[in-house]
Amino acid sequence: MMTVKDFETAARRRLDPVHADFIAGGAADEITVRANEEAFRRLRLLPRVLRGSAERSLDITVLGGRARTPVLLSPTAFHKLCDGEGELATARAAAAAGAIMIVSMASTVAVEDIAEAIRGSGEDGAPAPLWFQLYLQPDLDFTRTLVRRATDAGCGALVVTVDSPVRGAHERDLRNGFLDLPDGLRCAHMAEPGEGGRVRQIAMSPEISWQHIDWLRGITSLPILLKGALHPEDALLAVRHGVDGLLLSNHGGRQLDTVPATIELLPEIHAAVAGRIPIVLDGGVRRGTDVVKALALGASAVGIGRPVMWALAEGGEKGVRRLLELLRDEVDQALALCGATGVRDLTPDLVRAPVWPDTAGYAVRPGGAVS
Ligand SMILES: Cc1cc2nc3c(=O)[nH]c(=O)nc-3n(C[C@H](O)[C@H](O)[C@H](O)COP(=O)(O)O)c2cc1C
Ligand SMILES: CC(C)CC(=O)C(=O)O
Repeated sequence: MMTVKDFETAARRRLDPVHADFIAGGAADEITVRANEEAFRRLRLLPRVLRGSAERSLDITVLGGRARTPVLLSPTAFHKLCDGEGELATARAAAAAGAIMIVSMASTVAVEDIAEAIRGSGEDGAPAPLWFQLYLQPDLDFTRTLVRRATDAGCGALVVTVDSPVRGAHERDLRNGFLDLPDGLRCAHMAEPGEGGRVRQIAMSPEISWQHIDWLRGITSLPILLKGALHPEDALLAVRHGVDGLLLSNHGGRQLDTVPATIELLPEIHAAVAGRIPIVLDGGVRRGTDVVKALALGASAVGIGRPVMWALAEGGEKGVRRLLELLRDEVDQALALCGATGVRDLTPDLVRAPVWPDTAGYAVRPGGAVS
């Protein structure tokens, strides 16, 4: 396994085709799924020379959480579709790499068990943090219980997904009849206590509003990241509502189709929040050069979704370890070739964007977004 693409190909061979489609698929025509990767490919890096160093630091600190790599694991549901150990295998691999893992609310292993699996496993006795992703549920008592569980398990932040007032149109799943988890698998956080207890559906609720964010702000002292706000006005509102960070994400193209690629939005969102809160970006990150482009344009870290599922399907914990290692190597090499001593040296002038709408030519002005 030399590249993320290798994992994608290998996973397709191993997975039930219905599950492979669930992972790879997006909403409707999957225009945004493709746009995420294409937008990274369109950007060009313009390196500096004669100012690098023998060792480069990939360490980051974001929202008080320290990590040994700027690549974190975005929340993805149902890891047991890919590997019998599910999220336990993923978490062990993330901890070994010093990568932040965001546990999905739709995880097939409970956050307490995930936290237990990596306790004391980091090099310095402390693995990189776990964060917990939340779909705010109209049943606020239930939501409060989930927040308490994540907090008690030691999660370092809450990632609130706000791009899902209703579910995206996953047409591959509809055609395949993939509407439920296979027998024996369940969303661990949605199950009532006790064997054979009721398992709730995750409610996608159009009535969730900024008032719910205020409510959440009032019941937790954990940092809150908003995942899925794309409009600069919403980024500003997030700051005003006391949100601590943004996960700039279009859900990997799985919610509203035809929204822009996240990397295209980054400069605008970065300008809007003006350094007041950190921005993590996900969507289409497949190469170390993608990571470097996002960091140069203002992200504090980047997330990967599908690649983790593919690596888990290909080789379980070992597969995810290898994935994180190869991305680390690619980032390190790109840093060296950009003349950077670490991620802190990455600045917008290292990125060139195509001149819109003439995508054949490349601007010689620094750092601009596609405008
Ligand atoms: C199979 C799958 C399951 C996902 N599950 C969740 C989830 O439970 N919660 C959530 O906020 N986002 C979820 N996402 C979106 C990811 O967090 C992330 O935004 C997206 O996958 C990033 O794009 P990438 O797959 O191109 O890296 C899921 C994505 C995939 C592919
Ligand atoms: C269980 C789903 C809501 C997980 C999800 O967010 C997704 O499949 O994109």
